[in-house]
Amino acid sequence: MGVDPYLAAAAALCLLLHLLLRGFLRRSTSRLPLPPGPRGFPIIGALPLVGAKAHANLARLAKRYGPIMFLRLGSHGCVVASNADAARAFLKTLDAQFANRPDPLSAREVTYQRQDLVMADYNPTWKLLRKVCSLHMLGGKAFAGWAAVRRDEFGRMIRSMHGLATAGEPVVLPDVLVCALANILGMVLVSRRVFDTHGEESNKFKNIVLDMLTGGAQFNIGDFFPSIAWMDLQGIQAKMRSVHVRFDAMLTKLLQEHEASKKERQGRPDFIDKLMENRVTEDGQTITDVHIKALISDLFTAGTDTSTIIVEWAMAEMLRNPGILKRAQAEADAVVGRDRLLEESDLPKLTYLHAVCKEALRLHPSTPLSLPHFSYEECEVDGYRIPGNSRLLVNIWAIGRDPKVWADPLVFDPDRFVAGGEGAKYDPQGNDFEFIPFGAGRRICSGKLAGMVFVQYMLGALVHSFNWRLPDGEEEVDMEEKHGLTIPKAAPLKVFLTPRLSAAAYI
Ligand code: HEM
Repeated sequence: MGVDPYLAAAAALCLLLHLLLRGFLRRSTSRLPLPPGPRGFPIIGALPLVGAKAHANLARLAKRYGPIMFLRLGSHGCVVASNADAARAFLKTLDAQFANRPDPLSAREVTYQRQDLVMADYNPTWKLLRKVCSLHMLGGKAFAGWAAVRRDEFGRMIRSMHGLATAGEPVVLPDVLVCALANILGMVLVSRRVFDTHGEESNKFKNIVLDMLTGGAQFNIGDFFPSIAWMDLQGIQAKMRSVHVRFDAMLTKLLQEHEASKKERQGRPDFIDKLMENRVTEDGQTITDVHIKALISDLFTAGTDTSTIIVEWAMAEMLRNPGILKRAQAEADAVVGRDRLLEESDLPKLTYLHAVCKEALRLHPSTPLSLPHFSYEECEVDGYRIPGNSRLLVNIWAIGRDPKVWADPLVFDPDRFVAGGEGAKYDPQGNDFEFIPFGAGRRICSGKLAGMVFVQYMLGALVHSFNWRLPDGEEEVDMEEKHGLTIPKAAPLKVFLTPRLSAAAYI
């Protein structure tokens, strides 16, 4: 059959127009200037200006160069958004274009060559994993299905803290929180409490997850200078490789045991059972063993540290401001009484607690620079040219401290989120760019619903169940941040507790 000459001519014309238009658009953006930013140094660029305290240093630079800044970090171009309008421009207007992630060498192995959800590019694998997570675990309906696991594990946490309180021993808050959260995730993912059963196996698991959390948060020179990455100057890549090998072996064993114990869970499938049963999706994609391992690894790392950090900071702030603690306790007493533990179903009535949690998310967001985004294509933002292959950092920390939005931004004041306060109209779910602790756009945190409930439930149960005091001799709470991808307190919060409920409530 011959080709219709008119059709061929029309197709050729379309192609020509397309090429001309593309060339024109490219030329028109290439004439635009780059956003302002520090020139930096030869080869290393602005890396020394950014340093370890990156969120704070970038916020300082933004005061000089503006809310959209461009920096060269080693051999990478990086654009930084530091206020609500800039965040909106990238995460709303150019959301799809910047929905990719960079490919840092140090993360390749632990993410199974980016076949995971957190570090995957915006591609069919990412869509698939995001969808199954929402359907079987993190979406509203699925999340409601594991309320009993949360109740059981947070109850255990309070009882174990009660044991320490009555023995007069201190509690290292982030340790107990991470344990409870990891066990909840273990139960939901593979029907196993993975952290504090004191067995050798559990300790191994705990150490590996903690190594992943600390290793993943480190600054790796090789990620900024791919040509010398092979030297692995700080040994971070080797460390992450070793963590990966240990974690992978453990996951392989965990999944084998999970398969062998399938019959015991009949009628009560966990997340992994559901993925195994639905490996081939409607559009013909397949969920592989590697996807499953990568997802488990993602969920343990993204789902434990983040909520823990918020609760730890909220508690630290309340120890400095006893009036806020007392008000949250009085609210909990009025709603719950003193004869039982606080439950998840109480949360909608605890409006002041909700305001305290939002204030902690504003002032101490767990991932101050969110996770890095990436665009392969060149584009235009606000009259500036953003070159192709640029990273995007959104300074959530600076946005939460913008004095144009927040009155006395450095003061911890939950009342700003109570009716009449300047924050009352802002919701953290990604629509209000003045307050985006979970990010925004297509890459917004998949666990934002879970994160919000974890934070409110843990903090509510803690303030309701105990009175809090610092160890003798410590007058002030140390508010120093530890720097990395996440910002926990530099000195983990260590406290002494006194029970405040009737004895029966702790049984
Ligand atoms: C208060 C707690 C939490 C905070 C503040 C938080 C914050 C964030 C932020 C800022 C991002 C990056 C968004 C972006 O790239 O623009 C993110 C991503 C993510 N978070 Fe969370 N998170 C929390 C809890 C959780 C929980 C409980 C889970 C799961 C159990 C979770 C799973 C994830 C995943 C899978 C991603 C990657 C999403 C993607 O790349 O598409 N997070 N989170």
